[in-house]
Amino acid sequence: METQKIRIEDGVGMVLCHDITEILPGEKKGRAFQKGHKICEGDIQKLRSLGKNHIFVLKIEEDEVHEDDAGIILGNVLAGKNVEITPPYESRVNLIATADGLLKINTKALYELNSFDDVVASTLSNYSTVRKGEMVAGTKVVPLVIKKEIMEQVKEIGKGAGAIVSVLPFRPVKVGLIITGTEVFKGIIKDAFRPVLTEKVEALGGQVVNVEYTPDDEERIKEKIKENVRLGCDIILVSGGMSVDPDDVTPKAIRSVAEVVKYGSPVLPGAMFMMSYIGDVAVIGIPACGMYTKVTVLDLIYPRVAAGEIITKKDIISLANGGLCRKCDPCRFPNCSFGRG
Ligand SMILES: Nc1nc2c(c(=O)[nH]1)N[C@H]1C(S)=C(S)[C@@H](COP(=O)(O)OP(=O)(O)OC[C@H]3O[C@@H](n4cnc5c(N)ncnc54)[C@H](O)[C@@H]3O)O[C@H]1N2
Ligand code: MOO
Repeated sequence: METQKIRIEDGVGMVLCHDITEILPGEKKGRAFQKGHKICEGDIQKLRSLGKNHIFVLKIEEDEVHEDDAGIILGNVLAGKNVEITPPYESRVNLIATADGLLKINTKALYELNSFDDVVASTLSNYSTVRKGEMVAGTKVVPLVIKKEIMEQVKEIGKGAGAIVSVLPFRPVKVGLIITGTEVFKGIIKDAFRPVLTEKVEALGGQVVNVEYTPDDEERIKEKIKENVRLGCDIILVSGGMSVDPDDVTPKAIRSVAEVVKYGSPVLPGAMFMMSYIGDVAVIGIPACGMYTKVTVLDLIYPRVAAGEIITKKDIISLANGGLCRKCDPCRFPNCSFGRG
């Protein structure tokens, strides 16, 4: 990169290394050309009208890339499914979701890109729920020009990683609810779980197709889980009876028919949560906090299941960092640190 003073007519294709100000007395004083601007044929007349005969430019060498071109390369490397890029401004390119869904970040590749001194790529938290039109990531380079070789390495990382920033649309899942609790079953208390769970399912485009009530009876809970599988449910949510009282038989019932990924989650609230599968049907045991607390571990895991992710034990363990709810009043989730480790 070399700085030169040149005549403006020789400047086409070169990069301004200072702002050029336009002053119209009584009307405006502002920037007509910005530092970093690549001069095109059409700019020459305007520069003349501003009284410029010479300008300082950066000559882009053969082995260098202009910041805006580098921004576009970065944007394309980062953008995966359901993500589009904006035009560059001062090399900054934004990634915009083109669908509602779950933001999926290849964090390993993201950190690799950021390990180049002159490269910046930043995203919303992995597994955030995002809306169509929302900015999910931004990227830029630090200098006005950057070595081609670095951008080649950036492209290589992209090739190896596949998608780095993607949005997985929520599936139109069929959900079965099993509300356990003898006191609820007998009508001694009114069910408060069904409306809460139905709202969470419908908010992400799913549908509650079956609701069953059972007493705290292992055998009956087990039968209802199997029935929901037969009905073709993608997800079965089983509420209540998840703790340590003698009547809390839900974990045993789930364990008798499903493959348990993890009982107990490092999320507060949500400690007594259970994640399990019968084939590819997710069977999720939800402790009573899922009903009386605005957000719990369910709000971190359910969107991922709805987007088609298979939850592993490692996924649950990883929730520990950020798994503690601050219990703000009013609740600010998802605009807080809960689940954003
Ligand atoms: N000794 C211990 N006790 C508790 C522990 C513990 O570790 N040691 N953990 C606590 C945590 S954390 C949670 S969360 C709850 C888990 O509760 P359960 O899932 O076992 O819930 P239940 O015992 O069935 O019910 C608790 C409470 O909520 C009412 N309930 C349940 N379902 C409904 C419904 N569908 N509609 C309305 N109300 C419902 C139920 O009647 C009870 O009053 O355990 C802590 N205890
Ligand atoms: O599971 Mo309780 O599951 O932390 O409030």
